[in-house]
Amino acid sequence: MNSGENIIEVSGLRRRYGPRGSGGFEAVAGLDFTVRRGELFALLGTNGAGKTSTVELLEGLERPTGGRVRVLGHDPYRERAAVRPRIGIMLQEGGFPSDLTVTETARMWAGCTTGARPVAEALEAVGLTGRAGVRVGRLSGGERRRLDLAMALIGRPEVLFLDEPTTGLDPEARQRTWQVVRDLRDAGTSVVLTTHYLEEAEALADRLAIMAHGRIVVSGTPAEVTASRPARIRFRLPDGVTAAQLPVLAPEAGDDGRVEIRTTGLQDTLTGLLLWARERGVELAGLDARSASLEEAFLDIARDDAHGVHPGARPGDAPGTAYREARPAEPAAHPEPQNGATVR
Ligand SMILES: Nc1ncnc2c1ncn2[C@@H]1O[C@H](COP(=O)(O)OP(=O)(O)OP(=O)(O)O)[C@@H](O)[C@H]1O
Repeated sequence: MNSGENIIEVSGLRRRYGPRGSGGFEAVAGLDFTVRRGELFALLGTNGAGKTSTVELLEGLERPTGGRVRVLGHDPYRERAAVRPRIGIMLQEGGFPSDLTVTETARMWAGCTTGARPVAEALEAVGLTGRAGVRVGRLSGGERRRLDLAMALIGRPEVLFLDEPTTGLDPEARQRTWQVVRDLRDAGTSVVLTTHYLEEAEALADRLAIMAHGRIVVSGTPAEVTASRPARIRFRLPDGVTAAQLPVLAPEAGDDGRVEIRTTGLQDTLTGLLLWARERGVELAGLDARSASLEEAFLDIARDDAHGVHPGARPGDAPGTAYREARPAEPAAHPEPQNGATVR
């Protein structure tokens, strides 16, 4: 369910640690995004990109040093009393007392919450019914994560913040958590998720943003974000053909004769190659063509970031440009996306 109503609005958001001026450090350096009702928005980025700092601003735990954030129409820092009862927060470490049982913890938490779900329902949702009488200190790491989630959703939040919710979970528990999150989203809860698991973002996110150095580098639906990155075509050069003779820009073949072409116009580049091969009567052995995965898009951005390259568009790049795989000292080649993704 996604009603189109903006539940979170962020513009020019900044968070600086330390003193103003050159001595401080700007962890959030001017963000703009919105999250709609019933939408799951994932914030991705390498360690230190600024995800947690951003989420803390949305949760009202910190005051922005610049820009504006509204959650459910309120300033979450100044109007915390209005916002807090309507949001659920799952931090990286829940920190519940270890000597209380799961049920006691849930009862205590429900007692501080207006309109709380029944404790049994919250525990059932995360698969902890069978562990209800166990002390928190005796839970496994994954079970504690599930308790954290149960406590975040017990107040029937309109907005749920999930900070790496499936870290330490086994595959079955992860799938269960994903289903809980999907069900909440489908019932109209807006979810802001930070995760290092790209398959998690791909499986859950309606829209996502990849951050680097406090800025959003690319945002859009998972499909838009992956389509904003070059696709790859791989094959072995036919005997007697050099890479320079191909109808598209291609790097030198490796020792095994394999070439890899990167292109933002997969269909056109592939069509050109196939027509060329047919006209010449040669086979492109081992031909494999695929769009970038979210992981490749992420790694591409992280690589550019590590080399200090601004990952935005390079003026003059045309759609369909085929890129060489190795791009040593040269600035990164990312053309304007031909889809809804926003690349900055
Ligand atoms: N209280 C603080 N004082 C000074 N610097 C801080 C503080 N909190 C965070 N930082 C710095 O701000 C940057 C962003 O940190 P943040 O925790 O927001 O990143 P993140 O994307 O959530 O990283 P991770 O994926 O590792 O959790 C980091 O360089 C971090 O060292």
